[in-house]
Amino acid sequence: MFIENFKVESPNVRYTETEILSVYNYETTELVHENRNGTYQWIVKPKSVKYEFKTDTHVPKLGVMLVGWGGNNGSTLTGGVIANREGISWATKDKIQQANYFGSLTQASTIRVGSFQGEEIYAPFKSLLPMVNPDDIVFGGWDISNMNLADAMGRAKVFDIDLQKQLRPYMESMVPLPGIYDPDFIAANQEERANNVIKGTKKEQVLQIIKDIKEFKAATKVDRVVVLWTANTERYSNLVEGLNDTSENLLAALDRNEAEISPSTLYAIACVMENVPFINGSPQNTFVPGLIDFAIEKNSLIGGDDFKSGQTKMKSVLVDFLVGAGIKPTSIVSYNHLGNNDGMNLSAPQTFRSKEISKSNVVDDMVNSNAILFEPGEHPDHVVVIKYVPYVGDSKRAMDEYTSEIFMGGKNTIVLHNTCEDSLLAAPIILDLVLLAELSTRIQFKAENEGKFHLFHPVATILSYLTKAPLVPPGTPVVNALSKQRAMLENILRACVGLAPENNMILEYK
Ligand SMILES: NC(=O)c1ccc[n+]([C@@H]2O[C@H](COP(=O)([O-])OP(=O)(O)OC[C@H]3O[C@@H](n4cnc5c(N)ncnc54)[C@H](O)[C@@H]3O)[C@@H](O)[C@H]2O)c1
Ligand SMILES: O=P([O-])([O-])O[C@@H]1[C@@H](O)[C@H](O)[C@@H](O)[C@H](O)[C@@H]1O
Repeated sequence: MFIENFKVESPNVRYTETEILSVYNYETTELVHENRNGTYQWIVKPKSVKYEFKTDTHVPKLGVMLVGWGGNNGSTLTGGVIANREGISWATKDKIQQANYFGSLTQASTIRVGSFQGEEIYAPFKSLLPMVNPDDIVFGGWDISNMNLADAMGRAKVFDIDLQKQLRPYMESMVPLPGIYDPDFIAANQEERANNVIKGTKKEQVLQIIKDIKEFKAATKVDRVVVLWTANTERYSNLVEGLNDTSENLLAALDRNEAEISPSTLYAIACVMENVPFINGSPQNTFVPGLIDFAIEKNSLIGGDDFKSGQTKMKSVLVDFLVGAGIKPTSIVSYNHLGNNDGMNLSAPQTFRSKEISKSNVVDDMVNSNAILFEPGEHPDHVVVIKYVPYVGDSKRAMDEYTSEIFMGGKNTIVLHNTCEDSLLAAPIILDLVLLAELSTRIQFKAENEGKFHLFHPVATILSYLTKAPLVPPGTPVVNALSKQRAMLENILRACVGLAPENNMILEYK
């Protein structure tokens, strides 16, 4: 059964006019490796740590500034939100289609809240805590192409024509602000669209981005702004000691107009200076060590990298299933072709390399979790291929082959074919990223041994379900298994309203 919302009644939860306060016993373990009677033993000690959560329930008017606003993802998300807000429906060759937010975890998935009279009860994921209604988001942003959003939507060729016709009046007045363009970081084939760029030194470009954010906030009267990069994939920045290894060196390098500071890092510097959350939806290493250092110093949220939207999302499910079932993946070949501008930009070796890295590392945590299957350092063969085929446009065709070893030397080969409009997968992911990033800035918590409440660590691992290569604080484990990432996110939000983690035991019926 489905319920629209619920309220928790517990001695551990208090709702005030402005906050939800909860007390939560975090059940974890402590391990020791001790010499017991001459033999070293691993001892696992269950441990309970009392936490207190405090969530500000005032939902702000949210402004989202997209870097790459005029791209396929940016125009698709903007149009999709307008269509939902205005209740637009349109004719397709099959039926009259209603706008929806399918593919968004926060808007279209549910959580189990318990059983009632023998029936499982589910509620919307977004009913856990007060979140921004995506219909209310005010969009803005930058693009190195000056095309207005209505024409950009036409260029993207993602939406049905009847929908595009209805959206055009809302979008033709939306024109991206000039962006920071550096041809050294993206494919040369992008040059022809770069007619809307910020001139000047890198420092002057950063100051312009800061000015843009301030002016957007004043003009739209939003309470909060989140900036998200959905611009082209850049090549990796070289990590240079003395240039981008610390925040001090990075800012000094900025003053020196150092060439090796990428546009994405410049936008990120501007956001950290303004204490505006910055999320990287692409695979490049925007967050060089100096930028991470700077964000931590300023306690300014950064998150990424690379939306986990299709082929990789499937991989983080399938490999988790195989390894979790004691089956040994030995060869993973992921091929896809697509014909949108993203694909054209990725046809350059240096930008493809950024994507190859993020699409390849996604199995590491699962492989490393099972030493019964894998020897130390042993990994499946893993190949990623991306080809640019203009004719197919945004309709990415992904083909995967997974070969595994099974019982008694047997072999199993799974082949997948996945065709989808890449932007229709990515747009709801972008929505969840900005909604959850905003929500996370309204949550404070403290453990029993901490004196005062604090925010989450500025490196937002809470967003990892939505990214191929989750950015984590130094020394923190990277989790890619999709089920674990979703459970982590749901259970943290459940803790904020004093609900135990969903453990799926359903002992009542055992
Ligand atoms: N399923 C998906 O679509 C998906 C999944 C994961 C990651 N991504 C990443 O998202 C990004 C966007 O994908 P897309 O399909 O919208 O690509 P796109 O090429 O259609 O859009 C990118 C936009 O960014 C603009 N741009 C490039 N450099 C810029 C800069 N420095 N400043 C401002 N604007 C700039 C371009 O003009 C373009 O309009 C890509 O990096 C892609 O790899 C996409
Ligand atoms: O998210 P996913 O489907 O694994 O990966 C996708 C790639 O297959 C595609 O080639 C690329 O253009 C997209 O940006 C996205 O990264």
